Amino acid sequence: MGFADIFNQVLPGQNTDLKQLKLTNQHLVDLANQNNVIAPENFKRFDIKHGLRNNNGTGVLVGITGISDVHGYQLIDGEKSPDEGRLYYRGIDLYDIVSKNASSGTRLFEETIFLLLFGQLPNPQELEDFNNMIDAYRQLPQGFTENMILKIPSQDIMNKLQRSILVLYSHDEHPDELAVENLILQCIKLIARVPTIVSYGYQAKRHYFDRKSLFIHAPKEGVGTAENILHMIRSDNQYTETEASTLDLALVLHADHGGGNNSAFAVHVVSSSGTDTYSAISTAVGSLKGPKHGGANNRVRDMMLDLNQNVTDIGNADEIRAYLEKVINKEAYDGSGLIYGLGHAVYTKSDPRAVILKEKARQLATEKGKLKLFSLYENVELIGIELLRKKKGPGLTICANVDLYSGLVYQLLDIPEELYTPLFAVARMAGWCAHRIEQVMSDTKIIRPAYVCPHQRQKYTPLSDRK
Ligand SMILES: CC(=O)SCCNC(=O)CCNC(=O)[C@H](O)C(C)(C)COP(=O)(O)OP(=O)(O)OC[C@H]1O[C@@H](n2cnc3c(N)ncnc32)[C@H](O)[C@@H]1OP(=O)(O)O
Ligand SMILES: O=C([O-])CC(=O)C(=O)O
Repeated sequence: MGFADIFNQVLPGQNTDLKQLKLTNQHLVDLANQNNVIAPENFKRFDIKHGLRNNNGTGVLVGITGISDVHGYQLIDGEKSPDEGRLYYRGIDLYDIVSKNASSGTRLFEETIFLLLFGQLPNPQELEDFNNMIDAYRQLPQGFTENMILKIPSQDIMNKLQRSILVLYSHDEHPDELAVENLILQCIKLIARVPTIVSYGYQAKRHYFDRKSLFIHAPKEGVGTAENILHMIRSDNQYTETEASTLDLALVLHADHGGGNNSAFAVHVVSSSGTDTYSAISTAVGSLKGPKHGGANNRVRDMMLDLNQNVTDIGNADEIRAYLEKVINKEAYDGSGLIYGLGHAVYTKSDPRAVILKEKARQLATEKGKLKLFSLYENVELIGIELLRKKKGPGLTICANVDLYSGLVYQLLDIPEELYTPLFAVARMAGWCAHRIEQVMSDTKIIRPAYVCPHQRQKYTPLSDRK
């Protein structure tokens, strides 16, 4: 079989069975295995800061940001010493933001967006003007829902969102203009429209892939992002105050996480080339979708379902331990060896968002008589941490991350699982946009680290001389 035959077999591949694909392309798979795998010892040999981490496990310092600060450990004599996690938005402790907001109703998220974008809390007039501005931009451009969302539906709403953001470039009269007034407008429009795109993307998925009735509810004026999402995703538009305030809280908790997290860093890297806002923000969506980043909230849910099928009683700690041991040994769930929802690149003893979401989940589970489900998650947290410490050594201090309990909170609010990661994106739009504006306004140096090439040089062989 020639290369063209092989290649043609790949092209129509939409429904191609992966094993079959591998068999028919074995030659290419062999070549890829032979020439594309960097031997792990090379990272040590060339003193590579693998994953941009220093030898003591801390992140390599590559930038400055005033937007938020993630505290997960202390440095004592150059060594990483575990500490309780803290997250600060523009210097304000997240614990304070979520506990001292008595008058914000279900629009604390909008207040948080203002804080992240403009560096200070809005006064009442500023907040009212800002809320009005967001309300005015929630509608999608003329024809966008029909042409972009309904005509080309996707099983995956993150994929739909990423493509939609790129298409919004064509609806902008000044897409490449980098003046700050234009960046702000682009960002506010994106922040306002993404909840609508995600909600309609969900409705389209439900209709075209799950064969359910199609509901396209126009956004509601005078209410915030959380209420709008519940209004647009529910067939009957109905939601309770508790549901709206809990979703609002979840959006606040997910709004930003410093400059080094994979998606925000992607925004900094891509923006540093001088490209447009839509390119930079859609890149971040692609990053967040990954299961080691925001996509972990969906993997947690899947893993729990898989666990459920592999134990006789989800309340039995011994069975949970046996299942998680298999997960770590790559013998169960997705074979990655990862217990999703545990571990973090910065946090050690605790992730403040997981602490808050866990309590919220416990409260909702108690109200709804679902404490057994809550206990399953708590057992996965406690037993998973114990097993990972046993495997990696007691030097590893690890905790539940934001993605362990967020999905459970959404499940208890009757929010469908297809929306877990997209809701993370709705919230993180605030942070991405703030990082985009900060990067363009303060740093003109293109980000360009170095890679070493371990291969020996070789001569070009003319085609006629190749076997
Ligand atoms: C919004 C967010 O992005 S939060 C993170 C969401 N992601 C997940 O929940 C996926 C599961 N967790 C993980 O994969 C990791 O903990 C990450 C990607 C979040 C962080 O990874 P790292 O920065 O490499 O963490 P860290 O340096 O503390 O890891 C130490 C070791 O423990 C392993 N480890 C960490 N967490 C886990 C986990 N949940 N399951 C299995 N092994 C783990 C790492 O792979 C690493 O192993 P290695 O030394 O053999 O390479
Ligand atoms: O900071 C990170 O590495 C991951 C992240 O975005 C988060 O935890 O919210």
